[in-house]
This record gives sequence, structure tokens and C-alpha cells, in this order.
Amino acid sequence: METIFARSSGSGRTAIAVWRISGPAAGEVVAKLAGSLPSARRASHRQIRDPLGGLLDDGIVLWFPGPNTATGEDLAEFHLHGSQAVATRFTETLTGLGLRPAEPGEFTLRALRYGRMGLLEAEGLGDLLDAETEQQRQQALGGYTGSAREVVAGWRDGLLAALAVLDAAVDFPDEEDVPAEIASRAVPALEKVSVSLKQELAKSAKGRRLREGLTLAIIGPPNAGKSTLLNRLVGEERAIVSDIPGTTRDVVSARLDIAGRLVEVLDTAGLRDETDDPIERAGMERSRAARERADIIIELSADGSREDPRLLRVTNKIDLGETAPEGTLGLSALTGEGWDEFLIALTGRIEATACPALFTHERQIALLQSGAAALDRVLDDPAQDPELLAEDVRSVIALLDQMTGRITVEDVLGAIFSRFCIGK
Ligand SMILES: Nc1nc2c(ncn2[C@@H]2O[C@H](COP(=O)(O)OP(=O)(O)OP(=O)(O)O)[C@@H](O)[C@H]2O)c(=O)[nH]1
Ligand SMILES: [K+]
Ligand SMILES: [Mg+2]
Repeated sequence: METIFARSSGSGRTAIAVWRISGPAAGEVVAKLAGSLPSARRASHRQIRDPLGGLLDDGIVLWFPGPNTATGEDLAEFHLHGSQAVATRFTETLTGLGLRPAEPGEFTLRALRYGRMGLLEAEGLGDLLDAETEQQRQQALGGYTGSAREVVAGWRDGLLAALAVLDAAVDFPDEEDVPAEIASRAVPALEKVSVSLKQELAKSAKGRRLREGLTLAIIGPPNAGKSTLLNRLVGEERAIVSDIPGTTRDVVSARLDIAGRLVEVLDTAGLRDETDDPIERAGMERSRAARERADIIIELSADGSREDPRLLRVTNKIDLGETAPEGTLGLSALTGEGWDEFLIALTGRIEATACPALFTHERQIALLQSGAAALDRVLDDPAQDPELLAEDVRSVIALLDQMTGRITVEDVLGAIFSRFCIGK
């Protein structure tokens, strides 16, 4: 096993840079650079010297002997000054000692391989590192600290109990109806798991929107005030506003934190039935594409004719005496009249569209869907051959084991860890 190193504390010029070293040579490297191996798990102030005795920096060294460490291996940290020159010299020194720069997420991958962490926790950790908003942080921490794993473990226990019953039915001498009668006793446990699993699955889409961020498109005819509304939401003049219809051509986007959710707001070209201008037509095509992929649509000057659960209908320019028809919110994006009510409605919509869930990754959702389908096969006909029932239940257990990483599928690891930062 190679010994790896990385700067874990971000790049650029910083006061302090934290470096991590993991692998069998970690102790030897620490002893060489810090003069001797410091006491375990204690911060020690040392002069750091290269192997030829030249002073490299003055800093803090931490020595964590394995296997009780974050990676499960011998691990060390160096807290050095965060300049480019120190970084270059330290990197050269470590490389000269035979160490290799870590790949993104490689420390966590090692933790996984040594059983220090499960796959769900690793995915939660990745989400935590990516989190930009408060709700994203909370959802990610749930995964990282094991909430998702505990739920899966509960399902697994239920399935194992059901499997024991089914296996007893299989082993039973082939008497009329008796095996089926025994097998039926597995049904309540299976139903319980099935219901719980489907409940979690039902939350996944909203949890995924919370994790990835949701898209809010502002749609409406030219000059409805779409760009004015975007600018008010963002709090700055992001998009050009003018009294010329067709001002916005490209989609103008802004990322906002609303109620702890990451929201990408899209201001779009005004939609009208006819135009001879090919550029305006191209802009309208982009508007339609934005509307297509939006999770929530603010429609200005809505005529109320279209039915779409994503719509939030707004009548703008109420300062000009416009009255808001039934089912629309009255607003002046220019003066701010009606703004509080609008924001309350919008926030409510956002909160209902992106909510915390335990399983939000495509990988997890696909495994849950397969599991739910297999359980349906069992519960649709619990009187079938107990051997077949047992086989389906075993397949669900295997899916759950893939979920937690108890069964490791190599190709998912690459996908999970490549999105990590270096040094984690
Ligand atoms: N009185 C009043 N004028 C507004 C309001 N909102 C926008 N306007 C004006 O309406 C005109 C068009 O506003 P924009 O924000 O450019 O409208 P838009 O929907 O983005 O227009 P396009 O990009 O051309 O489709 C500008 O002159 C704005 O100042 C409002 O609430 N009240
Ligand atoms: K305009
Ligand atoms: Mg505009």
C-alpha cells in the first residue's frame, strides 16, 4: 500500500496549511521530518527539516498510529505556514521520500476499505463538503453521521427475520399447504419493510432537489417585469431592464439561498406568439427549455388558463392600478408593493418542493426501487413456492448491502470519490 499525502486545507496563500499523510510510511516520514516521532494524538510544536537537515518550516505535528484513525492506517498531520514556497518545498520533500499525492477522496476511500466508514456515510460526507446552504448541511450530516445506515440496518433485520421463516417453510417436509401456511407468517415483517422503504423512496425526489438545488424559472410575455423581479430577488441589477419588449434574450441566472435551499433563478426572454426577429425566437426557445426543466415557475401576467402544479401565478405592476385576478398574487416588482406576501408564497413553495430525505443519490434511489419491486413480487403472491420467496428476499438484502457498502461494487466507488476534493 502506498503512502499518500495532500494539503487538506484549501489552496492559495493561507496563514496555516494542514497536510495529511496516510499509509505505512507515515510514522517514518514524521520521525524524519520532525526529528522524532511525537506522542500519539497530541499536537507537538516542531521544527520541520528536510532529510538533508535543511530547515523547511516551523509548525505543528500530529501523529495518529493506526488502525484507530480516520483512514484506518497510520496517519499524520502537519500544520505548516500556507505559502506557495512552503507548499512546493514540502511537496518535493514528501515526493522525494517516496510518497504520492492523493487522488480526490482517497483518504475517505481508504477509510471505507478499512471499514472505518460505510458507503452511505461517505456519500453524506461528500454532500457535506458540497453543502452551500443550511438545509443542505443538515441533510448531509444525517447521511454522514449514520441516520441512513441505521434505517437500512432496520430493514435488513426485518428481512432477515422474514427469511428465517421462509427458510423454515422450505425445509418443511412437503405436506399439503403447510409450507405456504408457514411462509405466510413472514408477510407482516415484509410488509413493514416494504411500507417503510416506499416512504423513504417517496421523499427522495424532494431530498434530491434539496441536495442539488432547485430551479425557479420566471416566465411571461415581453415587458411583464421578469427581469425587474429577478433583480429584486437578487438584490442587485443582475439583468438589463428596459421598456423595450424583447430586452432579455439569453437566460440570465442567479444562485440564491432561500429558506436554506439552494435556488437557481432563471430570468427568461419574454414569450409572445409571433416575432420576425430570429434572435428573439432563439431566446424564446431557451425560455421554453428553462420552463421545461424548472421545479417552480413564476408566471407573470398569467392568464390562468394553463394547469401546471409548478406554477406560481403573479400579476405584476399593481402600482399601475392592475388588479390581480383570482388565483394570482398581486405584486409590483418595481415598487415592492405586495413583496412580503409574494415572498411568503414563494418560500412556502420552495420548502414544499425541496425537503430533507435520507436517500437522495441516484445510486441509492435505483437500489431502493429494485428492492421495492422485489418486495412487491413477494407480497403480491405470498402463497407461491417459499423457495422463490426466499430468493427474492435475499436479493433485497443484497441490494441493501450494496447500498451500505457491505457488498462493494468497485465501479460505484470511482463515481462516488471522484467528486470529492483532494485531501479528504
Ligand atoms: N410600473 C411598473 N413598471 C414595472 C414593473 N415591473 C417592471 N416594470 C417596468 O416594465 C418595463 C419592462 O420591465 P422588464 O423587467 O425589462 O420586463 P421583462 O419582462 O424582463 O421584459 P423582456 O425581457 O423584454 O421580456 C420596464 O420599464 C420596467 O421598469 C412594476 O411592477 N410596475
Ligand atoms: K423589457
Ligand atoms: Mg427581461
